[in-house]
Amino acid sequence: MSYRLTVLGTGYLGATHAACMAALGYEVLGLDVDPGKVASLSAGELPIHEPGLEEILRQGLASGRLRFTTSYEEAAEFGDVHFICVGTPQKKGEYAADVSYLDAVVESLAPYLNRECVVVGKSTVPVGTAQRLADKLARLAPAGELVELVWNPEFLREGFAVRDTMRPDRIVLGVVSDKAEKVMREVYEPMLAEGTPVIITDYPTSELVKVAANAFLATKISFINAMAEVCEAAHADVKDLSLALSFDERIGGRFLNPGLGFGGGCLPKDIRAFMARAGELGADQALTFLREVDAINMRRRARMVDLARELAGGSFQGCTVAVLGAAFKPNSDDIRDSPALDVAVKIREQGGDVTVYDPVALGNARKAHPTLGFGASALDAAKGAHVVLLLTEWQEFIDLDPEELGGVVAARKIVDGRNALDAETWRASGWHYRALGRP
Ligand SMILES: NC(=O)c1ccc[n+]([C@@H]2O[C@H](COP(=O)([O-])OP(=O)(O)OC[C@H]3O[C@@H](n4cnc5c(N)ncnc54)[C@H](O)[C@@H]3O)[C@@H](O)[C@H]2O)c1
Ligand SMILES: O=c1ccn([C@@H]2O[C@H](COP(=O)(O)OP(=O)(O)O[C@H]3O[C@H](CO)[C@@H](O)[C@H](O)[C@H]3O)[C@@H](O)[C@H]2O)c(=O)[nH]1
Repeated sequence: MSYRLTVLGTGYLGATHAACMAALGYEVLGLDVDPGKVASLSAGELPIHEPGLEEILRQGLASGRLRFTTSYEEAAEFGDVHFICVGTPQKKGEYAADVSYLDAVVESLAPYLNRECVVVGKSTVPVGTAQRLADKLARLAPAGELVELVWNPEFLREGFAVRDTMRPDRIVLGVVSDKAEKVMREVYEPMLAEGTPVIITDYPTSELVKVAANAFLATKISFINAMAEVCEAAHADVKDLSLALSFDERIGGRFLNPGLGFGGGCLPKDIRAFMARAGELGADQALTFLREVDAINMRRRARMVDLARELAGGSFQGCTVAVLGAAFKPNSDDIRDSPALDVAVKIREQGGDVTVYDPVALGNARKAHPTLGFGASALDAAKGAHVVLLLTEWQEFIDLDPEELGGVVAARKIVDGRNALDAETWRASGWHYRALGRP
């Protein structure tokens, strides 16, 4: 059977999911409470930067299979399967996740659900949320038990979102009935046909898989960054150390890149929400190590500021600093909890004259931090700089010519915050090259 799908919340996750599902041949209606977002998506203009997504958005619109709306009534009438993709940000001043957007979706959608359908939660949530929302759905939906909730966490990475959605490495389904499982297996049939592993489990396990995965990834990054701290103290080289570790297949080289650490709209807030939830459940001791993971991560940002100040001669007063990178990682315009911008702001606060450049995140950065300076290109941002900081490893920064950059700066001093450059090449061009965790 071909189901009609809705995607509720069309941000980084939802816009990707909607366009990819339309690309698989489904009729899809995306819904967002932000009318500007709906207008822009309807016009084929992606409000975010995500490689390959705008093309499939446009193909979906042209095929007539993909539309966008702000109307929950229309969504309820249209959909057989409703995917919830709204945000679960960190609460202000707390570690816990704000799940109020999920409640708002259920409260807006449920009163119109008067026939059989499946509601699928994809947002990252504290364990226990799915059962609570299922109870709420049962209370509010006129169709009652004909409406079923499934929990289906999402593991896509920004920058690879289309690929990860079309070819996920696993599909996790928290279900309470065979009927809902059957519907989900049919919806994901194109992926399952390619051999994607599927894990059928209960709500709490499915919710936990997601935060456990992010906790593991964050821990791996902080592990190598803890090694970087020790390398700094011992005059050893964390890049060589990481490479040597990577050949042990039990360890592997992925997520073992030392540097400025993790940011973004997921890893930082997810480990904090996980700790908060474990605390509520009386299992806080189990996750105390995540406090250290978080602390190691934040220390990398402080260390970067210290290293930059050292190169600036001990003070940022009267010092011009070029910051290359604003996005939390390359191939994204997402600046949520961006380590690069965090460092830029701290240096500005300490009196530095900071100019930031990023290939796609400048608009977002300027909006969030109007007091920072912004350049039109890497060379423009570096004009007259006493120190250059590479904080997001965009390919165009890795490809920079040390001679050309050297021609515009006031001093050839660079800190490679992502261990992305070839130290020898830069030193050969007369640059004072420093990197986190390396001599
Ligand atoms: N961004 C990722 O790479 C990613 C990957 C996996 C999981 N997740 C999880 O997915 C969820 C969404 O993340 P995101 O990065 O897409 O967030 P986002 O902020 O980019 O998008 C959320 C969208 O929901 C909309 N919205 C808010 N309230 C709404 C409502 N009541 N009804 C309809 N729409 C509403 C917002 O306007 C926004 O467009 C989070 O729980 C996140 O942890 C994100
Ligand atoms: O070896 C590494 C790998 C990553 N990072 C940093 O870690 C952060 C997160 O990177 P990544 O995980 O690639 O980005 P996200 O798009 O936030 O994806 C994560 O968060 C998503 C939302 O939950 C999950 O779906 C993904 O599986 C999970 O990888 C970025 O700041 C990276 O610069 C490092 O410092 N070193």
